[in-house]
Amino acid sequence: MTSSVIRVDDLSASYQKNKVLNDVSFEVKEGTITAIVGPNGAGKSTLIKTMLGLHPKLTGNVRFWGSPFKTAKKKIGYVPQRGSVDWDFPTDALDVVTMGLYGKIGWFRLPSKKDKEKAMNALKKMGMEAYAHRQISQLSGGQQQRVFLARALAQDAELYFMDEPLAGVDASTEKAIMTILKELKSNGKTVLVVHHDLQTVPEYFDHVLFLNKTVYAHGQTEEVFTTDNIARTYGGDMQWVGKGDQYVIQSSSH
Ligand SMILES: Nc1ncnc2c1ncn2[C@@H]1O[C@H](COP(=O)(O)OP(=O)(O)OP(=O)(O)O)[C@@H](O)[C@H]1O
Repeated sequence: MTSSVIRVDDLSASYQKNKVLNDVSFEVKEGTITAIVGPNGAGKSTLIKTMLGLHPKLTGNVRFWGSPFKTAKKKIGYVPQRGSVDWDFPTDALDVVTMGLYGKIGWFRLPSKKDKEKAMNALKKMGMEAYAHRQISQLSGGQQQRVFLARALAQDAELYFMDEPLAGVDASTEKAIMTILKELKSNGKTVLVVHHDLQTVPEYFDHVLFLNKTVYAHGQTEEVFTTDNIARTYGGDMQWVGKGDQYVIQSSSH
C-alpha cells in the first residue's frame, strides 16, 4: 500500500478579514502527480503557501510524512509563481540554483565545488547550461522558469510544490518541464502543481484537486475530472464538451 505523504485537515486561512481557504482537507499519496485547479482567486497559491508555513493558518493541521513542516522541510522543494519573485535581484542563474541548496549546505558554509557541480548538472538537465552566468533579469520568462525548475531539482527533494510552472512558457519549455515532472514521478517522488490549462490535465496528471476556497473534488483524474466537478468548481462558467475525438473547455457564457 502506498503511504500518505501529505495530510491536510480542516485548513483555513485569510488575508485580514477575508477568508480565502475554508476547511480544506485532503491526502496525497506517494509517487503521484496532482494538478491543483480552480478559478482565479480560488486560493491555490495561498493553499501552497499556508502548507509550507509561508502564510499563517487560521485553523487546521498539515502533516508531511506524519510530521510538521519544520521537521520535513529538507525533503520538500518549492517552485513559486514566477511573478512573485524579484528578478532584478543581481545574481546569475547558477547562483539561483546553488542558493536552493542552502537548506542542505547551511547558511554559514560557502557552496563547495560539489554543490556548484550539482547546481550545474540541474541547469544542464533543464537545457540552461549556456545561461549559467547570465543575470536572471536578462533571461526570458520561459528561461527563468527553467532555472527555477533546475533549482528545485538540485534540492533533490522527495516532494515538490510548483505554482504554475507552465504559465507563459512555449511548447518546447512545456515539454521539457513535463518530461522532468514525469521523471520525478517515475522515481517515486510526489509532485503537486497549480495548473491553469484544463485541457492538458488528463494527459499530464494522475490526480486532480478541485479547489475554490474549499475542496470540491479530489482523486484520480479518470474518476474526478468530470464536467460536473469542473462546473461546480468554476461556478458553472466552464463546460467540458466533446468535439470529435477531442475535448474542449468552453466558457458557457460565450
Ligand atoms: N497578499 C494578499 N493580500 C490580500 N489578499 C490576497 C493576497 N494574496 C492573495 N489574496 C487574495 O486571496 C484570494 C486567493 O488568492 P490566491 O493567489 O491564493 O488564488 P489563486 O487560486 O492562486 O489565483 P490565481 O489563479 O489567479 O493565481 C484572492 O481573492 C486574492 O485576491
